[in-house]
Order: sequence, then C-alpha cells, then structure tokens
Amino acid sequence: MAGVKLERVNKRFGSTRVIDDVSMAIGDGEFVVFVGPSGCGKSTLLRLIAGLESITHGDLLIDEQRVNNLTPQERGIGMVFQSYALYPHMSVYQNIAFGLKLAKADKQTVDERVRQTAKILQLDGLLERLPKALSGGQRQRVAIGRAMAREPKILLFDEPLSNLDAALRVQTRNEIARLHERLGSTMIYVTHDQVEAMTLADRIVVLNAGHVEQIGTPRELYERPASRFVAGFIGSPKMNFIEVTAHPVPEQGCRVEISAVGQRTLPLAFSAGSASEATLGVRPEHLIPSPSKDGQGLEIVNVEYLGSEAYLYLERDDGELLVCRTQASSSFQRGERVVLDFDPVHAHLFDRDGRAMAPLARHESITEPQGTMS
Ligand SMILES: Nc1ncnc2c1ncn2[C@@H]1O[C@H](COP(=O)(O)OP(=O)(O)OP(=O)(O)O)[C@@H](O)[C@H]1O
Repeated sequence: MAGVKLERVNKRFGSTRVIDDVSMAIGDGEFVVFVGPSGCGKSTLLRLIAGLESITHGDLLIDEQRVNNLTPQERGIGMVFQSYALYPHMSVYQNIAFGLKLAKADKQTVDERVRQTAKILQLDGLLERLPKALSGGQRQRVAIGRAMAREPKILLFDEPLSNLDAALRVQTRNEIARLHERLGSTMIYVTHDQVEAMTLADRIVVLNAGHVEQIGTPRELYERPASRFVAGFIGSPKMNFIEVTAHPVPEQGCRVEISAVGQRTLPLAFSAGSASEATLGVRPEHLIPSPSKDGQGLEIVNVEYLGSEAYLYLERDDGELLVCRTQASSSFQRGERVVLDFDPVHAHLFDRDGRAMAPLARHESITEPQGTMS
C-alpha cells in the first residue's frame, strides 16, 4: 500500500499540452476516481502514474519517493485496462500467474498467489478454462486478478467496465468496491460513467482540458460544486442553468431576478460589488413544478417515466429545456403548463467566470414574495 503525490505534473505531446500543472495527494488505501469529458486527459494522467508515459515536467512520488524515472514494475503498480488483454492461448491460471513468473517468483509462491487471488475474485472453479470460454465479467475479473497477483502497492483501472453489459457492470462494480475494502490497496480509477465515479470513489477528481477543476468526495462535488463546469458534469440529469442578473444584498446574500418572474434572495456570498450577470443553477430534484392556473408558465414538452421517478422536460422561451425530477406517481402530462418554484437553500450561483458563490455562514432562505419561474 502506498500514497501517491503529483506535484505540478505536466505532459506535452509535441507542442500540445495535455496535462497542465496537476497537483494532488492520494492517501494510502484511498480510492480515487478521475472523471471528465472525452479528451480531458484522464487516461494520460493514469498512464503517467503507471509509468507508461513520461512526465514532461513535475514530480510523481510514491511513498514519498520520486519515481519519475522508474519502470511500471519498479513503481509497484498493477493496471487493468478496458480491453482485458488476456493471453488467449493461456488458461485462467496461466494468465494470473504470468506476471509472477515474469518476476521470477518460485513455483510455490506462484501457486499460492494464483489460488488466493482466484478465491478473492471467485474464479477458483475456472482456473483451467481458456479466456474464450469465459463471460465478459469473468474475463475482466481475470484481468483484475492478473494485476492483483503481484500484490502491487497501487492498482490502476482504465475504464475497466466499459465493455460489459449493464447488469454485469453493476455486478463487477460491486466486486471492485468489495475488493478495495478487502485489500485496502490504493486504487486510481478512470471512468466517464458518473454512477461508477459516485459509487466507488472516496474522492473524485474532475478534470477539464488537462487541469483539475475540483477534487472532493462525491457528496461535496454534488452539493457544493466549485464551478459551473463541475456542477454541469456531476449529476444526471444535469443541473439546470438559468442566466440571471444578481445583486449583492448586504448581510442577506444575493438577490436574483429571473426573467419575467419574481425575485429571490439566495443565501450565497456574491463576489461582485454590484449587480452583475450570473448563472443560477438548480438540480432537477430541487425544481418544484405545480399546475399553472392561468395558462402561463412553461409547457411540458416531454415526460420520461422511469418506474421509480419521472423526468419532466419544460421548454423555455429561448428553446432551452429545463428538467424536473418528480415522483413517478405525479400526474403531469405532456402539453400541460406548469409554474416552477425552488428552495433558495438548494440553489447555486456562478459568476461570469463560472466560479461558484460560497454559501453564507447561515443557510436559511430569506423573505421576498415567493417567486415562480415561467
Ligand atoms: N500519444 C499521443 N500523442 C498525441 N496526442 C495524444 C496522445 N495520447 C493522447 N493524446 C491527446 O491527449 C488528449 C488527452 O487524451 P486522453 O486519452 O488522456 O483523454 P481521456 O480524457 O482519457 O479521453 P477519453 O475519455 O476519450 O478516453 C487528447 O486530446 C488526445 O488526443
């Protein structure tokens, strides 16, 4: 087991900077997940940690030791890829044993480790099979076993579940979570799947164009995103964004005027000294729809019924859609008009640079006639 430290790590491919001054400290035994849009540098960052790419500038430390110039083997790292990359002509046993043999472990150690690894991953009944006689989930477990068997200090995963169908993904995700609990090893995991990130991570690193947008627990990122980018990236369906004019109100927070509606005071410290354009953010579960009494309001253009809940899609004047998450039992219909409300305590506000306003020390929502959006 080992902690990992990145200190101002940069990576260039030619003149293109792909990783931009990334610093972070990953604790011993921590499960950290890298997320971000396609091309943001998640895999590159993982490969830099693994030693499969060289760091252009900056330092990588494992257990407080600089490892920039060490090979993957010398770093004590095991890696699991999206494509399982098993040797097709080798049995499960031989696949798991491969790295150990390469490291010249004696026969008895190899046998003990393979059997122990197979037991943890519930592969003990499959040791003699070839990869082609395994399901996708079983193959991925063999790939994890192969990485685990050498007892690396750190396990890295690059989208390991992408090739599995939905049911197997859930199952294997659970297995990885249990494996982490059992082994207690440091794990770093790349995914573009939100659910994987939220459910597996002790902490999530959100990357954007090669730099770190925010690092935090899943709850911190969901409830207190530091930027509009993180707010829009974490959460499904996405947070709703509405352009507003915001006015700082001394001691009270920040008053927003929502077009063609009323005003609301949000318990957030507004950074600008005077009225300024800003973006209001409200998650779908915090928008409260109610039937319009006078034909005003927004039209429901689609209802998605998901069994346990339903999503209402509402069209704004500018053609943009807002999403409301409601109970499946709600009776809203397509074509109906609704007015919206929200609790200011659950609202987010981002300045023109996309930075989130910090909450005031006290959180209660404040006065004003109840504003509704239409
Ligand atoms: N060997 C390489 N040479 C040049 N550019 C590269 C190389 N490897 C990656 N890149 C570029 O670096 C950027 C980051 O790639 P990377 O694979 O790390 O992104 P990612 O976030 O993992 O994306 P995805 O989710 O699509 O896998 C991309 O713009 C990619 O084109």
